[in-house]
Amino acid sequence: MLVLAVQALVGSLIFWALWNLYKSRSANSSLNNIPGPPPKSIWTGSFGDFYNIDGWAYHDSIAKAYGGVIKIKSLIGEQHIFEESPAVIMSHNLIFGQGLLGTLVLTFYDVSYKLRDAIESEVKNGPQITRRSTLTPKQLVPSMFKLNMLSAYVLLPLSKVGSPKFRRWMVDTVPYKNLHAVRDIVDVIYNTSIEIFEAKKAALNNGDEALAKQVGRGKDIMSILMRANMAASKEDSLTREELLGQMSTLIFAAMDTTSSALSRILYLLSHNQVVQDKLREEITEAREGGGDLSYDDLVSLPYLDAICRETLRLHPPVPMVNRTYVVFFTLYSAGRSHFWITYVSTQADTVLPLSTPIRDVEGREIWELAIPKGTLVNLGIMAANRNLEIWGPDANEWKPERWINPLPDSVVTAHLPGIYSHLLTFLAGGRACIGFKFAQLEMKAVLMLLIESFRFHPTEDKIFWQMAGVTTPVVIGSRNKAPQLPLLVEKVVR
Ligand code: HEM
Repeated sequence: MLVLAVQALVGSLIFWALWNLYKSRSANSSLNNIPGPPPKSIWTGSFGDFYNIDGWAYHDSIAKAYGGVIKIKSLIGEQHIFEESPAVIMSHNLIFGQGLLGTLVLTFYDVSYKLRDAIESEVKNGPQITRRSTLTPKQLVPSMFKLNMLSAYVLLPLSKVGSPKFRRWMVDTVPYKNLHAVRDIVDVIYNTSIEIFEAKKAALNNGDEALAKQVGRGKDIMSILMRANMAASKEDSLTREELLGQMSTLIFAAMDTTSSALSRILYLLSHNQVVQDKLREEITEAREGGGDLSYDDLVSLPYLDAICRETLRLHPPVPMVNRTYVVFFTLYSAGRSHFWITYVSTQADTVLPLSTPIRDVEGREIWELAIPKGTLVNLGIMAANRNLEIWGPDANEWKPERWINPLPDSVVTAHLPGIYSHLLTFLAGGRACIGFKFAQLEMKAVLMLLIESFRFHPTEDKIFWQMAGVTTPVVIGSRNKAPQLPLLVEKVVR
């Protein structure tokens, strides 16, 4: 009897606390007047639809129905803002300048030749289906995406508990598959960073000749960073752990994103043989004289460029991001601090100017959006890239040709603040992607060699693209749930 009474009391207290949280989140907010889809549930709002690996149609429908700024009801009455027309423009410095890229292209060729030769040996006796994991995104971002809710509501407070060793023990002990998947991938990234770091350090200590034999020939970003670090004064230099942190960040930011973009391009080319032929023709003609194309010649192949731009427009590998204020916290340490999770919300009441006015639920025009402290702001990269008013009625179609012809005035005058091609694919502002030139060059070098040598066809597998932080392909109905993109590869005979 007593047990029942205690259970009833605890249950009522929890309900009361949640109800009060719900009421405080819903009451008197400047966001109440912002239009948005009706929540499916009082407790979970539209969370399940919004953060869904199959959220494509939902995102498309809310963008069509509510336009540029949308209020999303989330967990326990929480209100998010989903923006597809960011208004803030900030300065941005590129770290991968033209000079460095000119040298990096040689590294990309080295690696692309290895990939080409490996595929060539697989298809020398006839067409073969390839499922190379080198081209398909890895699992880190999809696994982290599945942790999103847990990270914000449960892991955040736990991250402050005990020593790093204790937290690692906790992560190992909790019987949660997705958490372990993230742990394992982070371990791989961290261990890879150590391997690269030690190899570079040894080469730097052994002089130029040893360095020249390394991947990147001593001109890669890590060698440059480490050399600058050795020359810096003690107080300005980074510690070993900080350098390893930089490496892990670069591997994390560069890997899934670029392979997602490359996978998507190969997928689209396999379904569009006419486009694939035209691209092959352009590449073959450019390579007629033999030898590798210089950086300048490679980046100015117009059709290759148009295909990359159009794919990055219509299918940005990162379809949306959370912005404004980020709290980083360490969940556990492999070494020191290499597994962080971000929780994002506005730090103070903010007024956001809008590039295009919206109408509130009463039909009044709004030019400025008052966002209360603590609001989670999602930026709809894909929705902005597909805006019908900017890109025209065919905005949702894949048309590389649109980049060959002059862009319409509506694109140029939209003044979207993106750092790349009037698009938000690599975001805008001070925290935009630092590797966007690097990514494009890598994609172009790989595509040039692969399309020149092979013809890609779709297989009978049905591909589903997961909307998971970074978009990843999986095979519908396959027992293998890992990202994969099977393609039928045939050697091009000249
Ligand atoms: C097609 C490939 C890529 C896409 C679509 C992409 C997209 C993005 C986006 C949307 C962000 C902003 C994320 C956020 O703030 O939440 C970002 C940040 C970043 N990206 Fe990329 N990225 C790509 C490739 C790369 C590559 C190749 C590198 C490194 C070589 C890189 C390094 C970074 C870094 C370091 C940041 C964090 C910048 C900061 O917060 O200051 N990215 N990227």
